[in-house]
Amino acid sequence: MLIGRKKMGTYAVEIQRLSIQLMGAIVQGLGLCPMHLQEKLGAGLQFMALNNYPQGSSRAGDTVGLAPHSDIGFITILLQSSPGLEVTHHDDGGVWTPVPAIPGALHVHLGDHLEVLSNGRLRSLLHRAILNTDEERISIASIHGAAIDEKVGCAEELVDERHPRMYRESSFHDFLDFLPTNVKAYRRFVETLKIDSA
Ligand SMILES: O=C(O)CCC(=O)C(=O)O
Ligand SMILES: [Fe+2]
Repeated sequence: MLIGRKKMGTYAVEIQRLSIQLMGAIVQGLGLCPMHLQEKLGAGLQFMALNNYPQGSSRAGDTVGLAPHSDIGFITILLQSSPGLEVTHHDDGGVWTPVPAIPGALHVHLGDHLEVLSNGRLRSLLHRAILNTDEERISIASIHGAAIDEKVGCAEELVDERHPRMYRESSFHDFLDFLPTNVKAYRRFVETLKIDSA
């Protein structure tokens, strides 16, 4: 499948617009002032991954195309050409749930920096991609976060005596520095930011 450069550009702009709307609603839902993210997201980073997976063999069972991980950033908006994306909840013992591929539907999940910003009220989502045994598969993941060197910490409004600060602040750059150290036993980046895990 060929995606024209112009179409991709339009898609990127529209998805960025959508991410700001969604983040506005999320920030409001957390009881934070909408201005809170205006500066962070307005001048923020949009990172797009265009993933192309080969067709999987039906004899091999579930072949992992992209290993389990959570995304950095606040939210990820993802479009998939066919089924393959799977998610797991933190407390269900590693059971993977497939995300249906509904034509034209966008899948949205939360990233590590939203978990930090919300001081743990929201959790980032562990997900992976399985090879589709019927066809080659394409997904476009658009990750929306703060600028590369901008430190993201817990929102002050969400820190009090009953809710002590749970995470150290970090930037996207810090995440990139962490990546090469996270090869053998995978940990969500956000786990390494927990103040009591230092
Ligand atoms: O291919 C998928 O469905 C997942 C892609 C993904 O998780 C990513 O690019 O971060
Ligand atoms: Fe991802």
